Amino acid sequence: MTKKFNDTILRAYNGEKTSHTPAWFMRQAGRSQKEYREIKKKYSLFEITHQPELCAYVTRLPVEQYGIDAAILYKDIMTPLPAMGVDVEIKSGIGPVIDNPIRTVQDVEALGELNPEEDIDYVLDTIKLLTEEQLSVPLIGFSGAPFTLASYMIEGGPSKNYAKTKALMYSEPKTWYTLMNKLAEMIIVYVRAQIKAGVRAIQIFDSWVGALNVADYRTYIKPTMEHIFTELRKDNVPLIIFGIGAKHLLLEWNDLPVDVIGLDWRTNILEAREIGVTKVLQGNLDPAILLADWETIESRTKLILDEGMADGRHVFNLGHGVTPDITQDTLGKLAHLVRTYSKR
Ligand SMILES: Cc1c2[nH]c(c1CCC(=O)O)Cc1[nH]c(c(CCC(=O)O)c1C)Cc1[nH]c(c(CCC(=O)O)c1C)Cc1[nH]c(c(C)c1CCC(=O)O)C2
Repeated sequence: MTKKFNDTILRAYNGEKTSHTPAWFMRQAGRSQKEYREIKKKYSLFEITHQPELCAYVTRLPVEQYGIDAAILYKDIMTPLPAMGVDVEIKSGIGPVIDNPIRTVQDVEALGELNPEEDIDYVLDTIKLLTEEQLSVPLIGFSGAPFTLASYMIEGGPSKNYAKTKALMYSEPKTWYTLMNKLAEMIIVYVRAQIKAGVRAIQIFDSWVGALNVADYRTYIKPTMEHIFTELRKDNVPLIIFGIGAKHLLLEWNDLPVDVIGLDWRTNILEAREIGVTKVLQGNLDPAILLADWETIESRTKLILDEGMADGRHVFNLGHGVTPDITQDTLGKLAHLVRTYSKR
């Protein structure tokens, strides 16, 4: 490694004071980058992730281009599912599509286990390449959470209302809990393997769990999340939870043994504090603002940084992923603004 290792984000995740507000952007590696679009002309997402050198390049690129404080491993929340027997394909502009969705208790029982060293050795090789040789910032690993993964596995693809998922949950609770437990065990093994290979923080994406009300979250989801995070806590890396439209669940998340809560753009930082959230916060510029004029981007970003600095425990991010129409120029300027404006 040539450059000095920048561990600012790890210190911020641990609640320590830092010399600037560290930043990364969800979906920073992807179609907003012209280099990535070129690679995508030849290879699918799964084909890229199966080639550690190429996958490491895609992961590294936004860090080098924008000067941000963390890399997030390029892969998808669907990556571990084929090993469990799920036939998943990622269709451009649609998202994950699954040919054999779960319909019955037998389908749940037939799900296999993940053996990381065999099934996703290419992911572990990419992590080692990045963390042992290439990166001078921490690499963030991740997994989808049980509800969000189950929603794809049951619906067979993206969904607006999660009707089939909820139907299974409400009408066949035993099957539901079997599915949650199987996914929880997979996630624990999967995340541990990523940590062992070298990632320094973990984000658990429960993107769609905001579709549940608080009572159902407590009944059908929270015990599984408690189990996952209690186990992962033993591995001593910062744990982040994130979801969309989940303001009503923030206090439930705050109860979990996590270090950081990721906010989408609907809830601002001081509001989250007023509700009673005590964890380090990550977020939360609406990615759509990055399509507006620079003055708007600048003023909205400063507002978020001011709130974060007033509170003291904040990592800058977007409120959801970078969309393909956001330019690399804008992301570079945003990273520079965050770093210079938050310098203390
Ligand atoms: C729900 C979810 C998925 N995947 C993910 C989530 C949770 C985060 C969220 O709420 O968005 C997580 C994810 N997916 C991807 C990453 C890589 C790391 C990063 O840069 O953030 C991460 C962290 C790569 C990807 N995953 C996907 C792409 C686009 C693939 C392409 O380039 O065509 C990337 C870069 C595909 C994907 N995969 C998924 C969707 C909804 C899509 C988008 C479909 C589309 O817009 O084409 C499922």
